[in-house]
Amino acid sequence: MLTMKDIIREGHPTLRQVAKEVSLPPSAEDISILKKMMEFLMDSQDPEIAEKYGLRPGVGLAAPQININKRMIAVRVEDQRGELIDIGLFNPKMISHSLETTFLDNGEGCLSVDRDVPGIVPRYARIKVSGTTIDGENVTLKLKGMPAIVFQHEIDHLNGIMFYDRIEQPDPFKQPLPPKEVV
Ligand SMILES: O=CN(O)C[C@@H](CC1CCCC1)C(=O)N1NCCC[C@H]1C(=O)Nc1ccccn1
Ligand code: NI
Repeated sequence: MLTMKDIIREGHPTLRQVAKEVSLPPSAEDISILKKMMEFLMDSQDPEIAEKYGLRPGVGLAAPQININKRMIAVRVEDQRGELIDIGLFNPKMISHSLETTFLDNGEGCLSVDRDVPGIVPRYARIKVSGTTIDGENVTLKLKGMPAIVFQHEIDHLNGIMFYDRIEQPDPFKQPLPPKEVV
């Protein structure tokens, strides 16, 4: 099973690289890696297992965080209806997004960042993401709310972007402007 020692931390060069496309259909090895990433999220969200193995609870994980420079992400998070989104994707791609932006009131953290970095991290409020599932199925997901934020955080990792790169300086709490009303 993956544990925190498998997760690289800021300063490791892999976190700043652009990850490579996974060749499809996915190899048995790539499928195994993505399954382990999904299992990590499940384990990290189980209080007993997380406690036993010292896991920080995660709702998303990108392959570069376990030092694998491939375009693979895992997400396990509830949407606003309380529905669990539990998915692994090869080659996820944001194919469209709203003008409207949103952000987590308490800011964002990262399993690869062992410090608090306060500030507003602007994200698109609604996005469409395409990708290939573990079963080799091509899917397109329409996302909003927390799932949309998590997918954007993970896809950023595939492009070497950390959440704090998006915090406005010098005013970390400057509210992003609302899009101009289309008249
Ligand atoms: O790239 C992936 N990562 O770095 C793991 C991150 C991904 C999330 C950070 C913000 C959006 C995606 C992660 O899950 N965390 N970051 C560190 C603190 C714990 C945890 C977290 O935010 N948990 C959470 C948040 C809301 C509701 C429930 N749980
Ligand atoms: Ni992260």
